[in-house]
Amino acid sequence: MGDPKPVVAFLGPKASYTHQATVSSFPESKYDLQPQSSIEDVFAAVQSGTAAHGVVPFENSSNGSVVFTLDLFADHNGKYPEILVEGEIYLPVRHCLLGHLNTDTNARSSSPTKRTDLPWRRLKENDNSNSPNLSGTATPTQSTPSPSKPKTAPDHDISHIKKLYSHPQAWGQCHLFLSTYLKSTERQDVSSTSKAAELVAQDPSGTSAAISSKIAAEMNGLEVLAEGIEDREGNSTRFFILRSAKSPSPSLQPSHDLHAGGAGDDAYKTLISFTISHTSPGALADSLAVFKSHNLNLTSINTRPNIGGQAAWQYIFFVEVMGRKEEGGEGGKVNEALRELGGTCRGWRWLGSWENRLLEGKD
Ligand SMILES: O=C(O)C(=O)C[C@]1(C(=O)O)C=C[C@@H](O)C=C1
Repeated sequence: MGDPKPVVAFLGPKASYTHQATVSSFPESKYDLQPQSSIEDVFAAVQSGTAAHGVVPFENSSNGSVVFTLDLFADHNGKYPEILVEGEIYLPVRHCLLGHLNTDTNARSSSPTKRTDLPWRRLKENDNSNSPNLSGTATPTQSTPSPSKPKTAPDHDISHIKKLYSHPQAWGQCHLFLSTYLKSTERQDVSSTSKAAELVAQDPSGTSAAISSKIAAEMNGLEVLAEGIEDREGNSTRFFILRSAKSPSPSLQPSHDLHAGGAGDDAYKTLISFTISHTSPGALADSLAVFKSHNLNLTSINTRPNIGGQAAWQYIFFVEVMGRKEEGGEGGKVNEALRELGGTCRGWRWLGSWENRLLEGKD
């Protein structure tokens, strides 16, 4: 018998988008993929060493940061001191409305309801402006005279849907569809989109629906009531691969030819968190200026309430810069910037350096 496969913890259950991202980087032939019930459980598994790697969602192209993940990186209670980012995965996210077909004989003409039988489909197909002309359609108001339209309509009757389940990130990605077709329907947050599909599959009333993936529909025996319900084409989510600081660091050799002339500063990314004195004018500007003075390209900044701090209304800042911290602490622009940051901020933490996956395919 060979060595046991390294464990990879991910936000489950199976068929979550995090699972799909995990499979794309950790083939099941080589890794033992273990679903967790929350993002925090993934952090805990990597911190305790029960998993060699963890995969968590970090941000979505249209709906922004996953605040649960940022709060765990903020580590307010000092539970995850060893967690580092060792990689990133970009995954296209195409949401579906999953549920059961409407079995109410008064509400449908034949079983299953055909796409062309639906009144809003007929309207949509005859209407060159692609405008769903239903009550509940994103209604013009004084502040929003031209509300945008969803890019798709339901493929089946959904008048029986009384309750929706999904991960909080998904609501914001499907705002136009939901405000048009399911405007007043009750919503319940759950830990992942695949959990939502599981709950809908178990609902004997048949009147609930989940925003989840097509794979989750197949896995849970659900009907795809509408497909591609995200607001924007190209909707995608970035996931982080986690490791423990106690585990050997990856070689950080680019796995693909990043540049014809060798790897430049944009070949790697680094995540850093820091806190500042909220009473010193310029403390934040001075901290950010450190990156500029070392010619480091700062690509994103996030803040979360510093609930572990001394007072309310104080923040922890997260920045991403292009470049990597060199092992051993000496040399390198990121190492120098971190040393200098110590003089402008209250405290900082290096949260990892990894290969920039956005460059793939741009060689
Ligand atoms: O719920 C899932 O399936 C997840 O993997 C989580 C998550 C997220 O938190 O962003 C991942 C991708 C989508 O953006 C929606 C939800």
